[in-house]
Amino acid sequence: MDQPHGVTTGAPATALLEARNVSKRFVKRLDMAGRLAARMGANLREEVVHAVDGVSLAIPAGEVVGLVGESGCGKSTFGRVVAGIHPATEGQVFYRGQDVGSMNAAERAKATLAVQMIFQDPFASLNPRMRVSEIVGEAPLYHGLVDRAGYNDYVDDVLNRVGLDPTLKRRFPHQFSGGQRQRIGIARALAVKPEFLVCDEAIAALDVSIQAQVINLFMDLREQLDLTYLFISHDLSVVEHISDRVVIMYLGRVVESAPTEELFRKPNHPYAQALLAEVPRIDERHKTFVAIKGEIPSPLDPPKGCHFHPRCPHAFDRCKVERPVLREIAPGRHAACHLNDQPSV
Ligand SMILES: Nc1ncnc2c1ncn2[C@@H]1O[C@H](COP(=O)(O)OP(=O)(O)OP(=O)(O)O)[C@@H](O)[C@H]1O
Repeated sequence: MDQPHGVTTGAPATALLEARNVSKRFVKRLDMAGRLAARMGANLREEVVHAVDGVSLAIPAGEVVGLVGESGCGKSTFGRVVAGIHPATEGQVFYRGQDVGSMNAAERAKATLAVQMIFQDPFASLNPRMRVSEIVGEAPLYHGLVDRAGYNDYVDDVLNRVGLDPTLKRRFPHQFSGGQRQRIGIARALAVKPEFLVCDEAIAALDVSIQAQVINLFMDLREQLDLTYLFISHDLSVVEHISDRVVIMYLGRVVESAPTEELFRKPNHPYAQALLAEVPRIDERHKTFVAIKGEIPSPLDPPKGCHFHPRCPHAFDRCKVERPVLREIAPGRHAACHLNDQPSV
């Protein structure tokens, strides 16, 4: 396994969920025609996508961590690894201090239920042939959280909690609006009594007016059920509004992690500065990323040294060859930038 790429952001000792030096690579295998062509001498090889590269992050119970970065930087992949959907290629995920990889089957089943994921497109993630009552009640019934006798009341309770009328539970997903479908997705996740929700662009597909309602629902549920969140979003105003801490990723790596207020006031990493400085302030309701100079390099062949150096206005020789490790730059703040070692900074 690689050496850790800097300290863990957050407080591992009290973490509900901790990723330790997690990497995820996808191998793009050659199809039949590619394999044949390669055998006949064509210069074709399997390609490796470095989606997540040595991320360490500890999230204590009750915290809301916003995870941001441009498209393709590995946010969803990281979320899927911590939610147990993708296995990590390297590194470990700890749940309540226990390595999920070394848990026995019963412990792992418990940890898997405790960490649930909410997806961007509720329609795609809901089985169109199942009624809402089955979508919500199937998993708790299977896992013994409720018996047949209590099933109906259980489903009604969960639907009430997310603001859906239980009398509609015999309907199918297509009979609901987008916002209602996302509430069904949230109900399905809540039905197995999770402690941790990974929300992956969970409001991005909704109308702006509905987004506010769903964000309020997430925050109410946090209070009522003591939930902890990893909130992946492109929308910086939402992240600023709901997160206690923001983690910024660039090409598979964490470049900065800081309490929200401090980060938005004074971002440290040049990538964070570029991302936040150009946030349009006119429409405060909907800040989103604007293009940063230069192309995002390919995760198939990321640049050496600091991944951001080809786009960084401050890059110097060291940045081209040496990976900056993530280290504490102030209490509770971490950044991975060689500039922080320069005397002038
Ligand atoms: N199953 C997969 N197989 C191959 N490559 C993948 C797979 N899933 C993700 N990737 C690649 O991994 C990289 C990171 O993707 P990921 O979806 O995690 O990024 P993201 O930051 O969530 O982007 P977005 O905001 O667009 O969803 C991308 O280059 C993507 O193409």
